[in-house]
Amino acid sequence: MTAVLSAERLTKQFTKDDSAIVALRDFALSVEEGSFLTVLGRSGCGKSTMLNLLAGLTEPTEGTVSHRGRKLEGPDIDIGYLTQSDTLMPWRDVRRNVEMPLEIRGVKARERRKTAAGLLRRVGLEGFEKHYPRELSGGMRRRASLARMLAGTPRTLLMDEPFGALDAQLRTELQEELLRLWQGSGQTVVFVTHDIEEALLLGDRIVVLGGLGRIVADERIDLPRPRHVDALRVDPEFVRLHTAMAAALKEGSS
Ligand SMILES: Nc1ncnc2c1ncn2[C@@H]1O[C@H](COP(=O)(O)OP(=O)(O)OP(=O)(O)O)[C@@H](O)[C@H]1O
Repeated sequence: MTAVLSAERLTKQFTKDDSAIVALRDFALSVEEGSFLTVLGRSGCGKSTMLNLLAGLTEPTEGTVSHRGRKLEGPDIDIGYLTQSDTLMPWRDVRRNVEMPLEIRGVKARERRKTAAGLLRRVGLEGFEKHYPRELSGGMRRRASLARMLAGTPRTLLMDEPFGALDAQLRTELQEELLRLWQGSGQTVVFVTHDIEEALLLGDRIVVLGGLGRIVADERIDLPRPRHVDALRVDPEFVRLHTAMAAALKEGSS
């Protein structure tokens, strides 16, 4: 296995009103190149803290993160991060937000426009190119952020509950679109979710976090692709994994 992203002995401690809050303790993870890893965990177990560290956005109190064999010292253009909070630039319209990573890479205007138009179509935002973020719904802003992250074609994608706020139909469409874009791309994905079904539908490995980022389950998902929810729900392997992950989540929170 070639690990593209790895965390060793990661601890993150915050200080609030003179008291220490440990969000993650002695966390270790190794993510295989080209794989789709889903991370499941209850609210507050340290998932966003973990992603912030893997993205190089925050510094660990102890331990190291390595990306493509190099110690991560800060944000890296090869790591795309879709955070839970809205990071679209309010003064740029949707198209220019999506074009931003291409601008940073020095891509010519015509090429940028073409790539942005294609991605906006894929996330269902065709016709909204000239809208500003304040003129979009929360779900639309989420999709614009997704298109912007994909525009940069980062080799590693970190996603923090990207589809949580979307309606069920849109969620299914975007899950399928994400898989289409990922398959054959060679990109590595770390996808955080609360939803067991979503984790099993998307990933080829699932990790369940308990309190302080303790790994309580780590399993391969060997379900054939393409996966369809209706067929999966009656698949014995899916049912087994679903039951095991639900038990792991319960164990992790006790
Ligand atoms: N900047 C901060 N300062 C103080 N405490 C923090 C900070 N960021 C996170 N924490 C604490 O660390 C713990 C883990 O938070 P984190 O956001 O990583 O959880 P999470 O699993 O992503 O939760 P959710 O699923 O609700 O987003 C929580 O107890 C939280 O209060």
